[in-house]
This record gives sequence, structure tokens and C-alpha cells, in this order.
Amino acid sequence: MRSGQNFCLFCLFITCLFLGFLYFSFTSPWFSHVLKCKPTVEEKKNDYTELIIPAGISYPQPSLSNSRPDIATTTRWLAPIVWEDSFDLAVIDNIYKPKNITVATTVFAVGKYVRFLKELIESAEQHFMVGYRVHYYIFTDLPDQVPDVKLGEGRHLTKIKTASSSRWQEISLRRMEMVEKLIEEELLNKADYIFSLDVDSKFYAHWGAESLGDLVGVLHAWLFSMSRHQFTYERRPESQAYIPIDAGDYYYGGAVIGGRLDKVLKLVKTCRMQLDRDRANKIEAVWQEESHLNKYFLYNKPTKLLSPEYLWDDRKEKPNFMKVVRFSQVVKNYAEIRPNP
Ligand SMILES: CC(=O)N[C@H]1[C@@H](OP(=O)(O)OP(=O)(O)OC[C@H]2O[C@@H](n3ccc(=O)[nH]c3=O)[C@H](O)[C@@H]2O)O[C@H](CO)[C@H](O)[C@@H]1O
Ligand SMILES: [Mn+2]
Repeated sequence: MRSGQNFCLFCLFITCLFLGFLYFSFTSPWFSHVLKCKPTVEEKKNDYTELIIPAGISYPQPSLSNSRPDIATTTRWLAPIVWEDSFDLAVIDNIYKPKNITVATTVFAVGKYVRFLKELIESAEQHFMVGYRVHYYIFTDLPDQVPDVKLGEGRHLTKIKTASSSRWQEISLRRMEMVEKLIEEELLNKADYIFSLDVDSKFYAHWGAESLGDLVGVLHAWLFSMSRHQFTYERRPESQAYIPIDAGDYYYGGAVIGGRLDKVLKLVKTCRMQLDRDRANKIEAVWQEESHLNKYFLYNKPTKLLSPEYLWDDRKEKPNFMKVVRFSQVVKNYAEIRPNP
């Protein structure tokens, strides 16, 4: 009798122990970390800031002179401007590959713009972040027309059904709030970096980990060598995107926005709020969300700038300083493809 009772008590004890273990494994970050061997958020943060390179990697000694004397490779706030020959890809890959990062990549293909997806994704598979985990998020009103492109290892594609609009301006500027929602609801624990890309584009050459940074902007090909008063910033003080005529560093293209998730979240949230204010005041900035992006970057400087190699235009002739075109806007018939003029 007594031994039966003891046995029952023992079983109860074991059950409690098991349930307790289950509870802690679900709720305690320490437990889940130990069990799944996953880095905690804090450890991931350190992982980002530290540029650790394994011992035994040999590469050429860095030069003491500027490898690109023909063009500026840093900003006045000492952020790098990425040009061909301004980086050693072997060094960069040896630092970033062991971090095992995932790059979320958002692309909007609404209405007739779905036709650009095939070439964009096929060329991305050849050139974009090859050797890294990439997850494409395709926002479209026509999910059935998203082409079936064979993706490499570690690369995924998710379609997200999106509403269309009768105005192309609306489709373009709504990207800010959609990316905001995606990061908040989906990506914070799934990806490390994000790039938002225009769909009417194609990769022509390598685009890799040299492009990664906390907050990344791209220099617009057409406005690259102009003076600031010629930049097509929003000039009406009534708009939240207003930039005075004597201010501005560069003109950034809206077709490429990138960086760490938390930094890009702050950017898209701020721009979305400024777009909402403009809407309430019945004003639309001259270049929609691109104008708000330029305002944001004026006061929140990007930590890395991509040269126009990373956002060229197929219609544009290449000057001498352009040693390579990596990503470029394809030629399109605006009148035929957009829902409105
Ligand atoms: C090279 C560059 O920096 N381009 C920017 C520029 O003109 P773009 O002429 O490049 O604008 P665009 O017509 O390519 O529209 C921007 C993007 O919105 C999406 N879209 C647009 C219309 C449509 O019917 N369906 C659709 O899916 C698509 O992803 C497209 O790539 O200014 C726009 C805002 O005015 C955006 O900031 C673009 O990024
Ligand atoms: Mn475009």
C-alpha cells in the first residue's frame, strides 16, 4: 500500500518536472537558446557589429592610397560609397558568410508590372547575394502570373496578395506602409537585412555583401553629377518632404532601400507617417515616396551609400567612372504600362 503511494508521488513529481521543463523551454530565452543552439537577439547584435574574419585567410595588403582617385569613395560623414575596386570581396565574404545571414528582398509587381518579374528574379539568381540566404517577398495583385523561376539553394519566394490602384503614384508610395507591415508582422525574427527593389530592373553583374550596412541608400544615376539646387527634391514648404534649396547631400533613388531590419523599419515608418500627413493636407510630394526618402536621408544619414553601379538606367550612356553596371532600370513604355499618366 505504502509503496503504491510512493510510486504515485514519484510519478506526480516526474510529471511536474516534465511540465516545468516544457514551460521553461517555451518561455525562457535561455532555455530555448540552449536547446536550439540559436543566438539570442543580444548575441546577434554583437555578431553584426563585430567584423570577425577567420584566421588563415590570405589576401593582398590594403593600399595606403585611394584605389579610386577618380571618384569620391566616402561621404563627409565618413560613410563608404561603394564603387568597383573600392573593396576586397574575399575579405568581405570571409567576414559575412560565417554570420549565416538572411536577406529579405521586397519587390512590388502590380498590374502590368508583373511582366518585369521574370527577368528580375532570373538575373537576381545569377548575381544578387549569391551564396547568401535570400527570401523574396513579391507583392502583387496577380499572384497567378508570378513566374516559376528555379531558385538556388537557401533561396525562397513568398507571394503576398496586394490591392491594385488606378494611380501608379499610389502603388509606388504605398510600398512604404506595406514594407513597414511586413517587417513588423513577419520579418523581425526571420531576416537580418532587407532590400526593397523596383521591379522594372535587371541585374547585370555581381551585387553582394559589400552592399550590406545599417542603413543603405543608392545614388540616383540621372542626378548623380548635378548640384544640389538642381536636385528634384520637394520644394513646397507645405509638404513634409520639403528640402530648402541650399540643403542636401545627394539625390537618392527610390528604387533601392536597404539595411538592417530595425533601421529600415524606422525609415519606412517615418516616411509612411509623413506621407499620411501630406495626404491629410491634400498634397503629394513631387516624386512621391522618393521625395520623403530624400528628406529622411538628409537628417538620418545612411551609413553606406551604393554608387550608381547599383542603380543604373539602360537608357543612359556609361561615363568612364562607371566600370560596371550591376543593377539597372530596363527601358519601358510608360504610357503603355502605367494605369494612368
Ligand atoms: C530609378 C528610381 O529611383 N525610380 C523611382 C522613380 O520612378 P520610376 O519611373 O522608376 O517608377 P516606377 O514606374 O518604376 O514605379 C516604382 C515601382 O512601383 C511598382 N509599380 C508601379 C506602378 C505600377 O503600375 N505597378 C507597380 O508595381 C513597381 O515595383 C515599380 O518598380 O520614382 C518613383 C516614385 O515616383 C519611385 O521612387 C521609383 O523607385
Ligand atoms: Mn522603376
